[in-house]
Amino acid sequence: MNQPTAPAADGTGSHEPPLLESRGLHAGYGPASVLRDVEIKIARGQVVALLGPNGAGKTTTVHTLAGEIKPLKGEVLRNGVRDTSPLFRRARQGLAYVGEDRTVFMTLTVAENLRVARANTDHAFELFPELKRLAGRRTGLLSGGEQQMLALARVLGRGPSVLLADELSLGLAPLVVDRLLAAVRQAADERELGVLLVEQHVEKALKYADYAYVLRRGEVIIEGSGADIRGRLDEVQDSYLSVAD
Ligand SMILES: Nc1ncnc2c1ncn2[C@@H]1O[C@H](COP(=O)(O)OP(=O)(O)OP(=O)(O)O)[C@@H](O)[C@H]1O
Repeated sequence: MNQPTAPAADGTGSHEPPLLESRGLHAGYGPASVLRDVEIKIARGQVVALLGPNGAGKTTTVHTLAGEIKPLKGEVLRNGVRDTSPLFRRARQGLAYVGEDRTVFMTLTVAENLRVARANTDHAFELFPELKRLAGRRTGLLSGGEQQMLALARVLGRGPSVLLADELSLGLAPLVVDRLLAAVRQAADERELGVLLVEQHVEKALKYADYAYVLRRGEVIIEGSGADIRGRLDEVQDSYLSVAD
């Protein structure tokens, strides 16, 4: 569907720089790099899937884009400008992260959880109407899926410009996975959120993504529009096999 640059709002064909981008990125946990020359772009209103087998470097990519890991080589750019700031500063400037760990306070109610996160409750309930009827319920009594919806609602309710979502659907039922991904898609379409989606559910991720990258051993080996990659599923599945070769 979309290339990873946003079309100009005025439709003149000019382009704005991506919200978040890596260029020639090498990064890892010591002197040896896990990532090799990773180039990823996330544009306004775009859902970008980051796929690949275990150990391919997806989380390392997310942490480097978030500012938690410093690049060994290459750079991360926000809105076309090189960014070397740490995560807390990027977070203040609209970068949001959500992972499998479901950051919610179990003893607080749903509404209290949204309030302490300084999330806009109306906006959060717009994306997740099912949470509205649970507003007064203690979070510890919610299902795992509802807790993850709340974790995502806390983050999206703050109106970030970019969301890095690392396996937010891990261990959840297929219907819940669809629900979470649909909400992310809705935020991208209605709020111009740019999203990087690390997902183990390849076909589901491709259903919601505009663009996708497949990482293998720290390198992008396949990329293309969601529709393009959906048509190359065999190739993607092969990349998940024989990683140890
Ligand atoms: N804290 C760390 N210290 C050293 N090596 C690490 C660390 N975290 C990850 N690695 C290594 O970096 C490589 C990439 O890991 P990463 O977690 O980025 O992959 P991934 O694609 O997210 O995998 P998964 O799908 O299993 O979460 C792996 O070889 C992993 O063992």
